Amino acid sequence: MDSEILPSAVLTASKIKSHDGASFNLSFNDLNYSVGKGRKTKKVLHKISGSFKSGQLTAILGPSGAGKTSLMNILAGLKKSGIEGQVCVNGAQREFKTFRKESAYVTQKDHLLTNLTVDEYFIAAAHLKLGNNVSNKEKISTVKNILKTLGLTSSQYKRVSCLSGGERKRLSIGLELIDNPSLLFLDEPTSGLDSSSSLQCVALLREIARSGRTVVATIHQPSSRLLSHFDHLYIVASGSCIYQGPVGSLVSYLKVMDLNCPSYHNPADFALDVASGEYGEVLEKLISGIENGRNIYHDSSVPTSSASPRDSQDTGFSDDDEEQVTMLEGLPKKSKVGTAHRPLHAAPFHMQVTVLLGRTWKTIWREKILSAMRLALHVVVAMLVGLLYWQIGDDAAQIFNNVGLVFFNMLFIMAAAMMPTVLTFTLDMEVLIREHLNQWYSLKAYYLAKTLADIPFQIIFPIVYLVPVYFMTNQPMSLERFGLLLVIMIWMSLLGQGLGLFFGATFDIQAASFLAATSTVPIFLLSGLFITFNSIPSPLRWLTYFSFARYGFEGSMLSIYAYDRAPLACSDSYCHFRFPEKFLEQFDLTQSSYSLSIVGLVINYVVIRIAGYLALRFKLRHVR
Ligand SMILES: Nc1ncnc2c1ncn2[C@@H]1O[C@H](COP(=O)(O)OP(=O)(O)OP(=O)(O)O)[C@@H](O)[C@H]1O
Repeated sequence: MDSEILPSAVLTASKIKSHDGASFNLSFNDLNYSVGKGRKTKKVLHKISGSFKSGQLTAILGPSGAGKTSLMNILAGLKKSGIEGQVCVNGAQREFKTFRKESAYVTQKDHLLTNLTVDEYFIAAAHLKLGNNVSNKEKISTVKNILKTLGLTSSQYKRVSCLSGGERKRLSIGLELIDNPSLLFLDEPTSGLDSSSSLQCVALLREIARSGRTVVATIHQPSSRLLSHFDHLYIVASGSCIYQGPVGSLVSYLKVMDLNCPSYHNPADFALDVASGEYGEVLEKLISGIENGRNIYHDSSVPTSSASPRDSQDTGFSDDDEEQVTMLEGLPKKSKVGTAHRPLHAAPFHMQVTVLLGRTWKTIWREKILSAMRLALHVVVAMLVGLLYWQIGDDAAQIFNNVGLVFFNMLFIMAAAMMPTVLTFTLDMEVLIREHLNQWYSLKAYYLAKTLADIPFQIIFPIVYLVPVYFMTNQPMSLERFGLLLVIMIWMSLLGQGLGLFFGATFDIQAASFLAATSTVPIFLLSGLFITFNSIPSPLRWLTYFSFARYGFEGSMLSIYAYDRAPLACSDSYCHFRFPEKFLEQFDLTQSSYSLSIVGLVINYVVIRIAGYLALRFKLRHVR
């Protein structure tokens, strides 16, 4: 048999066509990877080695749980702990920061903002990923080229929600091509796609590889036609490598190992069956045959598909694909500035915030149903409350009902701001993870943009609610008092949104909704309505300083009843609390100060915002 097993290093060092002079040949030696601690430690990868060349499309194949994703995440630099062994670029130890700047990761699920159009997405990504060093004209031309290359020109004005699965996948890939990464990692790029879209996607990846990039994808049960588009195949079984080499040499290698792939059988399926142990205890033999990835098998009687970047292997694709190849030349060129000296994020901080703010506003504006529902909710509840508490505000006989109203206002405004944020942030979180991992922007810029984008809504909704309620319930007709109460409502709304973001960032959607709804109840218990400050046992009084509801309640009560308000009318024969000052005494509020209430609310807001930021930072680190 005319075949040979080459040490990985030989091929790593071999001459390959570079893209803009910067090719990244990736190799890894004796990689061990363990998860868990102590007795629960599980070894996922066992001294595995391998070599992936630039200019080639590599498939990592293996049964479920074999360690494909773990291996790819380690190679992509997303996992850093529990790893032993070496990952090298062009034969030298990988320099982490440079590597991250040069690589892009396309996640399995296409988490995208569905309300943006394709071109809006690309333009925002171009601003974020190319920064100020590239002119707007160049950015537009880059985007046009990528759109054309990916066959998305006809869909450029479509919203992401209207794209097919294949188009979404191409969009996800295209967005990462904007800053011209040298390495592209894809987690199961064909999952969820039909066979034709899968073929198109893999053909595109191959052409991307041909333009001088290192492209590595994990793949699940590929058809033989799909597999033929890959140049290099790396098969993992139980955390070890059982085959590495050209796709076409797989059958020959298995034959050498006394495993005959039946005629007309998909070699990938056969290899997966072997890897799953369906052909007996052959894994040890296969692992040592390929030296756990140290070697690359090559049957020289089988032509390789990677001989030339333009080789015309029969891919079963139409002439359109040939055009794809040509258009790939239009992909952005590398910046003359060395990668090592480039900042992690191409765009300056203010530009990141501006672009993210614009993008967030667009998506909120287009969430017409959610925005309309939120508006309608405030109007409907305001009308209901106005009718229920009709004209009671100046009646001392109804004064306790009016306090109930003051309390309800706070509760409603806070919950109405919190719950939509809890629910919508789960999707936002996935988008954030994907984009942040690919260094589109810093977390600080994202968080600031997110905070700023919501502020108009946290002002408008309290106004929409409070104006009718205030007049219908006949609160004191003073613009000053109305203003003071409105400011408290706005702060409650901002706090609600901050809490929603904290819970959404920290927990999954079920836990976040449950905890958001229940954990705020004790905070309201300490508001001062259910138990006054002086009645709380002294060792527990400090708890009220952490209750923003206390500051909200105090501020609201002072807005309505303090500052020498005239005695109230009395619709009964006797009203005990005609004098507002006396009523404030009942709630231990005579010594309270409106300004201190605002300070308390602001401090709570800042603490919650910082907690939300830290929770997000922790989560992003945890994802890696
Ligand atoms: N963080 C973790 N904690 C516990 N176990 C883990 C962790 N990460 C990976 N594993 C385990 O390591 C093994 C390999 O996981 P990995 O996701 O890499 O497999 P895979 O080949 O990509 O599987 P699939 O094709 O099903 O996605 C699995 O048994 C998995 O349960």
